[in-house]
Amino acid sequence: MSEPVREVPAVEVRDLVMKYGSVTAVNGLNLTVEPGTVTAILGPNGAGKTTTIETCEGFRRPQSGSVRVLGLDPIADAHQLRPRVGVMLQSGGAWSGSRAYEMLRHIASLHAHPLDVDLLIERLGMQSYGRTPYRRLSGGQQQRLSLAMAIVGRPELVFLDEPTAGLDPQARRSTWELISELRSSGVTVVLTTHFMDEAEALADVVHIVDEGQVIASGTPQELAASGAQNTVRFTARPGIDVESLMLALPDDVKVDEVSPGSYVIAGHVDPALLATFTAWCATHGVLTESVLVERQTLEDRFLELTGKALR
Ligand SMILES: Nc1ncnc2c1ncn2[C@@H]1O[C@H](COP(=O)(O)OP(=O)(O)OP(=O)(O)O)[C@@H](O)[C@H]1O
Repeated sequence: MSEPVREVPAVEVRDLVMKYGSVTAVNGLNLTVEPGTVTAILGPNGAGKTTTIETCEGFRRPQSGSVRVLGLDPIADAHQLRPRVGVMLQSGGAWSGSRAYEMLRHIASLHAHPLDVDLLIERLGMQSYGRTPYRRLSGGQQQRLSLAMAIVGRPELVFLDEPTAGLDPQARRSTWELISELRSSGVTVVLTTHFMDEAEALADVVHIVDEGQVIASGTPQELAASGAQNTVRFTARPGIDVESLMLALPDDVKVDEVSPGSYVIAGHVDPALLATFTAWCATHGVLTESVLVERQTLEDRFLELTGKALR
């Protein structure tokens, strides 16, 4: 019997090390991006996200380790990769005197099957500044143009470095929609972001990067669920028998009276646990005044793993 053909990963980074003088920016980083997915690289400032992405884009040569993009070497095979990969840099990327329509038409002309420039400009709400020189655009407008430049060639894979940094909420939302559309049309998207909600809303897979390494990977839900336990906070009369309640609940669940009449149940919280809890209350004549189930978010997990806030 023949082996099933394994699809070439869109991006494969192995043991990447990158230094700037004595600063180690990337410290043995491993990352695989499956084709057709949206992958978010999430990390605090200085974690090594941009350096990693720039190495994948072929702007930096790996000092140690290896990088493959669509199965190719980003530097040696740059010529082959250029028409297949779109790149949105964190800043700039356009000539200061050029205008959005000009830039996009120029890039489109270099590709075999580009997107329709007028439609793209309209889709990104860029009509009002499509003929303004790049240097006179606001930061957010430049950002939109960079995104348009990354995708106008209809790439198989796009790298977006902080695609919504500095955008107003409406522009951010329409960028999200565009990224979802790219994914629906089969484009692989690799983005870096500081925004937890962005990773949660868009990404199939999130890699949390800290100090130059991937320290956790998974779907946003898996990452949130893999961390500290969830809690149920409730209030009731002070001094209820927490030992008895704990005996009724699964072994790994803890119950504390954190202040008189205020209780916390910590553990794996699921509907069965809540049912057992309320049944115990009924049997013991305990009337709860408020019950609040707190689920851990990706943000909680991130803080727990890195000890850092994102900004
Ligand atoms: N050109 C450079 N010269 C010297 N050090 C650099 C250079 N670029 C980045 N660094 C350092 O390398 C480390 C990683 O930087 P990098 O920009 O890759 O991180 P990042 O995760 O993208 O950060 P941010 O979220 O702030 O953009 C940081 O300590 C940074 O100061």
